[in-house]
Amino acid sequence: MDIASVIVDVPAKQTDREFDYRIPEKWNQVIKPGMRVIVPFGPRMVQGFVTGLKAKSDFAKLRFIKEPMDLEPILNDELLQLGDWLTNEAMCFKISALQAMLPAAMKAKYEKVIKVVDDKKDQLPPSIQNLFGKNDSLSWKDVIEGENASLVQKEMQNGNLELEYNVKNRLNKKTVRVIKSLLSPMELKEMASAISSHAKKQQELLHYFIEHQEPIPLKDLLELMNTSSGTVKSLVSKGALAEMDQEIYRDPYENRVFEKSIPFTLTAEQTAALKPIQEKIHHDEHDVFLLYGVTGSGKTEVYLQAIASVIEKGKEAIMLVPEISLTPQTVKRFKERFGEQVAVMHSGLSVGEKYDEWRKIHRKEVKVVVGARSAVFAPFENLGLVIIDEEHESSYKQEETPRYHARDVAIERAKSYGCPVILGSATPTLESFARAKKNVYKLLTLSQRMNKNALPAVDIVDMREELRTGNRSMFSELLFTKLKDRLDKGEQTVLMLNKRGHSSFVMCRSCGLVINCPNCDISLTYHRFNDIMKCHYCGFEEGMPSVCPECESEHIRFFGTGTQKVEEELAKILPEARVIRMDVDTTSKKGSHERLLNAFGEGKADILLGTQMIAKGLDFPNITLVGVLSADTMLHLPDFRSSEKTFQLLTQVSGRAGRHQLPGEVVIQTYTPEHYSIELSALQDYDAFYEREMYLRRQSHYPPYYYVVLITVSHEDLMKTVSVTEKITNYLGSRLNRDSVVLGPVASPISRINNRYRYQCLIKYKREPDLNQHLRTLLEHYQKETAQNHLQISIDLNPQIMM
Ligand SMILES: Nc1ncnc2c1ncn2[C@@H]1O[C@H](COP(=O)(O)OP(=O)(O)OP(=O)(O)O)[C@@H](O)[C@H]1O
Ligand SMILES: [Zn+2]
Ligand SMILES: [Zn+2]
Repeated sequence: MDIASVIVDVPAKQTDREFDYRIPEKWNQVIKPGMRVIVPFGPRMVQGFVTGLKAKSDFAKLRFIKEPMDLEPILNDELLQLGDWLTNEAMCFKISALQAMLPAAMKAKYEKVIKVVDDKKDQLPPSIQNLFGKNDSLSWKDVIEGENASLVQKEMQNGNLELEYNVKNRLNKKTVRVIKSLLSPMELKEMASAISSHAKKQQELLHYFIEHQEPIPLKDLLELMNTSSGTVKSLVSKGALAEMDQEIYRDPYENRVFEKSIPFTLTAEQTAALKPIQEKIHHDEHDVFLLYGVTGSGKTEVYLQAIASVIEKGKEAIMLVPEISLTPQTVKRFKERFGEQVAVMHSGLSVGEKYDEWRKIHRKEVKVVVGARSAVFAPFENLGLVIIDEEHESSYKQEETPRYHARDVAIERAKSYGCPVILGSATPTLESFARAKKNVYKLLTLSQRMNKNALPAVDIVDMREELRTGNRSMFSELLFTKLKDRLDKGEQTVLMLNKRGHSSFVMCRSCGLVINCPNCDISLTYHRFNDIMKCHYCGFEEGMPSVCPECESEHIRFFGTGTQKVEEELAKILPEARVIRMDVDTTSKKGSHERLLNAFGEGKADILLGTQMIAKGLDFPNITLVGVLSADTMLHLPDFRSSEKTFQLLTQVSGRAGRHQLPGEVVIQTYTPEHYSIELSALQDYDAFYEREMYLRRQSHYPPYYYVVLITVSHEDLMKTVSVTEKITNYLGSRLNRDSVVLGPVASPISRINNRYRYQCLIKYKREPDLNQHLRTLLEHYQKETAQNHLQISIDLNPQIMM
């Protein structure tokens, strides 16, 4: 078995298969499937994943693996198989699927270097020889930026120098210098009596190690013994002690003490929900549960106790939480229950911290991982449960290659381990709820809030009416009165500004011009903080103009209600209120999210003002009022899920009020109070919403009745974009079933990004067993053009975002 099948890190059609390499003898016993290796590929060195070993190859001449990058497999057999499944499911290259399962720190970095061709050194001009000095390679970057670039180039043409690619392992394990004793206490004693009693410090050190056998960080030792490194060195040279580097973890929660929490006695509803889950855990059986529980009904406690059963069985659990509700408060609840057994993975961690958390899982030092989407790939080998909280969140779908949905990955993994999956939500997706109704998923219901209080009372305010009665402020009379009332009572308010869909744009009041990005068909967003306008799609930015570029009028301003603007207005109408603002601007610094929430939790502010990020997971007893400033901004997005998303968001944010003793109230301001998603969210009537929305979906052939695929074509040339999209539409139209729908070509909702035009084709179908094959054929057909990046074709199976 000295031949390895390797998937190389070259994401392209031609290389999307296994290549055979010979294993050098010295690594014959070392290299195993699931390890990364460095292999020669064409003229360069690339990273690859060993997927299997074999004794024979169909190819006569094989190249050798250069070296292993790992000493033990980083992907277990199950994950390797999952890679095959993912490749197919997300229609991506195998290498992209494998890499998606690993933390960013493990992605290879390639470095171009220049080397002297064997024994050609003498042929090089002296200036170049000097450049090399004692090194046998030069960094390509240094050379092309230096003065000798053309000289080097000439020698490359002469065949005296060559270009090579090195794979750099980016892993930076953090280490600390430690001192340990090499001798037994007996031997140390002997040595102590042998050395001069005048060497007092050395004596003390020896005595320390007679008492303590475990290694101690050098720094701590010097401090403790009040001695110098010289003393330590002399004992090292005598062979009594050794210096070494010990690996340590960067622990983002290192300075935090978590008080142990004990499980609550469950309510009858909670017990009834937990029981069938525990049965599956107990019998090692796969099943999918939909835990449908209103906000504040104690879903998290059910998760915690299910996880406890899994740990008791000696198995492991994955707990997925959407990125924006992966708040310190959430993490705390798991750390308090399971302490050191919990690893946490979310985007707020540095690359190094994420890698360290990943290693804790890989080395089986933890039993539970709490994390955002990618934690579904946690390298556990004895998985006993996967939980997806807020299963309706669209962030569970990755919007770049590989375009996977964490729910599908979770179910796939759970099947191979024979363990249950819990999907939890107060507002499940229509897809999941429909499956639960058909008993594909087992429905578990928590219908009551923990405090037995009614859900908060909701008032809908028609903002058109407000305008008619002369109120031009962004706060309705009702919301203002209630805000003032809470302020007087010393209770807290959450104010949400639903920003998705529109933001502050710059418009000329004289001619109506809206300033757009020069590269994209989308308006620039005004950032008051540094007085600039920014494009959120391509990053373009420019200063705010003082006159209109079109008509030179001075009446050019920004419009829309950004959180900053709301904050200013609050300061005017309620100057005594203390406000904490949470949005991308105030939370971009590491740890700021947590600091703001803590401050609010400690009562340091009366109002928490923010975007979507405050809608979820908050559980503070003193919040008795929730205000939604603009409920409908999402309703008008060109997306068949816009009603569903509006309903979910309004229900979630309303659920923040009155979760403990004090009753809660909600005020929703809207320009379309008659829309069913707003009316029904005010009544907190998920079932009615479900019926209504299902009816519409059936009418318009959308999920869950039909599956949807979105193909987006982009190119710098408009005609080309349209014609390719048209060909694709025709091709599929002629091959798919008659009851499938192929729509297109139409311009994408954002019809140009970064100077590339965008057109789309939408497929709706019920059953198309050969669809993936047709799509692959299409991609192959355009493969030459897409490889050069002139043409981009993205295929999104079950898209969550229709832009
Ligand atoms: N069995 C129980 N006995 C007493 N208190 C409980 C029990 N279960 C949960 N709680 C408490 O009730 C509150 C609400 O529970 P929890 O946060 O788990 O609800 P949830 O359904 O996960 O909420 P949401 O989805 O709205 O975030 C919490 O403060 C929790 O500590
Ligand atoms: Zn103008
Ligand atoms: Zn742009």
